[in-house]
Amino acid sequence: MLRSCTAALRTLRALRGRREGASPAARDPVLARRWFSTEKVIPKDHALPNPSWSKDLRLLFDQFMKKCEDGSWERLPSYKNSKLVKEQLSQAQLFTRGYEDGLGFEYVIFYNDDEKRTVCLFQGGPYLQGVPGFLHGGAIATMIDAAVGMCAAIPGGIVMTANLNINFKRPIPLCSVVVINSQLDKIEGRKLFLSCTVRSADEKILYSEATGLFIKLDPEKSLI
Ligand SMILES: CCCCCCCC/C=C\CCCCCCCC(=O)SCCNC(=O)CCNC(=O)[C@H](O)C(C)(C)COP(=O)(O)OP(=O)(O)OC[C@H]1O[C@@H](n2cnc3c(N)ncnc32)[C@H](O)[C@@H]1OP(=O)(O)O
Repeated sequence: MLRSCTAALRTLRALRGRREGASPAARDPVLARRWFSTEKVIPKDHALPNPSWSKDLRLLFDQFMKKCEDGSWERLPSYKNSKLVKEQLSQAQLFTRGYEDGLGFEYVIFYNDDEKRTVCLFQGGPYLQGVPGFLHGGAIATMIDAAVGMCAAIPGGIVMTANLNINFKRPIPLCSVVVINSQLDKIEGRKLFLSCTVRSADEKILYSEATGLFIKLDPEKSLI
């Protein structure tokens, strides 16, 4: 845990150092190639291990990758930009993927279609602090929303959160690994009812419980 926090803070210091001086593209040859080249850029899948991942997160990731071998579970890839956004919004980024590796939300979601449930492995970094040493409740809510939302979006298509009810039972230590188990309980027309638990990696501590209502968007209705 301490090591992953240290790695994240090292990234932070490196970024601070780079902030002064030349433009981002001038400082970063990879970025420059993307900006000035016409070649197709393959987006980075963020739901894969990076050096900021702790041993606990890697261990759980490997366990779930094993479960994927017989096809019962599938790892869901995750990108910063949604393919759904229009060209003029291409700078828009998914909230949970807007941080450098290790500083914010590090997570991967696995989906089991037979059981209509997801498991999200989540490590919250130093930028998500609330009470010193612990995750901010809003960051926990964000991660629950994203994990439960994904569990709704796979069967439901384009959904939005209408209601999210969370009981925060124990504080989550910063940079620790938690497991968010979400399941689809019921579908009524356009309404999808889901529930989830947030537990420690060893499953001994129940940190939070939540229920959510997601609504499948009506193509006939405007959002605004
Ligand atoms: C974002 C675009 C989607 C991209 C998807 C990409 C693919 C997947 C990728 C990634 C997966 C997920 C990762 C992201 C997860 C994060 C999701 C968010 O953060 S969403 C932002 C926060 N939420 C809002 O801002 C909603 C604001 N609310 C609304 O816009 C509307 O209220 C909406 C769309 C939710 C429903 O509006 P209506 O007009 O379509 O539907 P009506 O007729 O009002 O309700 C339908 C039924 O639901 C009940 N209902 C609606 N809201 C309710 C509520 N709060 N409590 C109880 N029932 C409610 C109603 O009573 C009605 O029930 P009866 O059919 O009559 O039985």
